[in-house]
Amino acid sequence: MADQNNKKVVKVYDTEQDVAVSLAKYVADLSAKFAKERGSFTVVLSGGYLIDSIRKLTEPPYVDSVEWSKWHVFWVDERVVPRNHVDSNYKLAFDGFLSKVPIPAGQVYAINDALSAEGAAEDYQTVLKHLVDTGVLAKSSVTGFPKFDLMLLGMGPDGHVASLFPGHPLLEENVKWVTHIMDSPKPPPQRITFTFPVINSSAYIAMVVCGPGEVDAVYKALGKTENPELLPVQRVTPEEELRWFLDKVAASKLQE
Ligand SMILES: O=C1O[C@H](COP(=O)(O)O)[C@@H](O)[C@H](O)[C@H]1O
Repeated sequence: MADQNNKKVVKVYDTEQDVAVSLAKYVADLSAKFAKERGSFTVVLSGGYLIDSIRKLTEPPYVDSVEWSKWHVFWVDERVVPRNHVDSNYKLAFDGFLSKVPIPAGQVYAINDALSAEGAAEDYQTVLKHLVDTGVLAKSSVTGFPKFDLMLLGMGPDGHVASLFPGHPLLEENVKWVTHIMDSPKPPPQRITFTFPVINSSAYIAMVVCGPGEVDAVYKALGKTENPELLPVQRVTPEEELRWFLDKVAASKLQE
């Protein structure tokens, strides 16, 4: 399924393994494109099972062929916990991905875990502004917000993306690049998150959803239903392409 008007592509694969194979090729192709065009590739990671979904990048042929030295890695959201805490999105990414590929340590932009939620959000925004000023990170000519090359996002069963939850006032934040939340409905409660203007200024977004947990949310987001209120995931509209990677289980209600 492809929708040229809002640049949305929905791909449904037989198995989660097929999703992982296709996602690895998608990421590797974009890495090659941006490394050639811009000399760097800015990639934003999520928490959740997204990290497991990119496992094929840590295996041949990609582990040897991707230009890892061009990668600059960020997080769309982080929990306000120490980096070695079981709830840390950095730890999840380090254990499952970053420790297995040769990305230069100085190009991995973890959130400062010594600060309060508010301080960490401000600090991360300052880091991003510096990277825009130095040209590592592009700037959207449309919105003026930073333009990441690729965001790899997951979605929760309630349709949340990053730490932007249904009905929460942060959904309307349109000035800050990075903000904080003290009352996340999903624990832990204190987090920092990119705002929608930043998410939607990115060039490409891969939305990866597999398994039974999000069947209803996938149906609400992509099925022929009229929702009185948009799910957070339905507000995701990057500048070039939003590509959904679903397995048959996650897409099961769409195919009824
Ligand atoms: O809390 C979070 O949840 C979302 C979705 O997680 P998943 O386990 O359903 O994939 C995740 O994308 C986000 O980064 C994380 O902090």
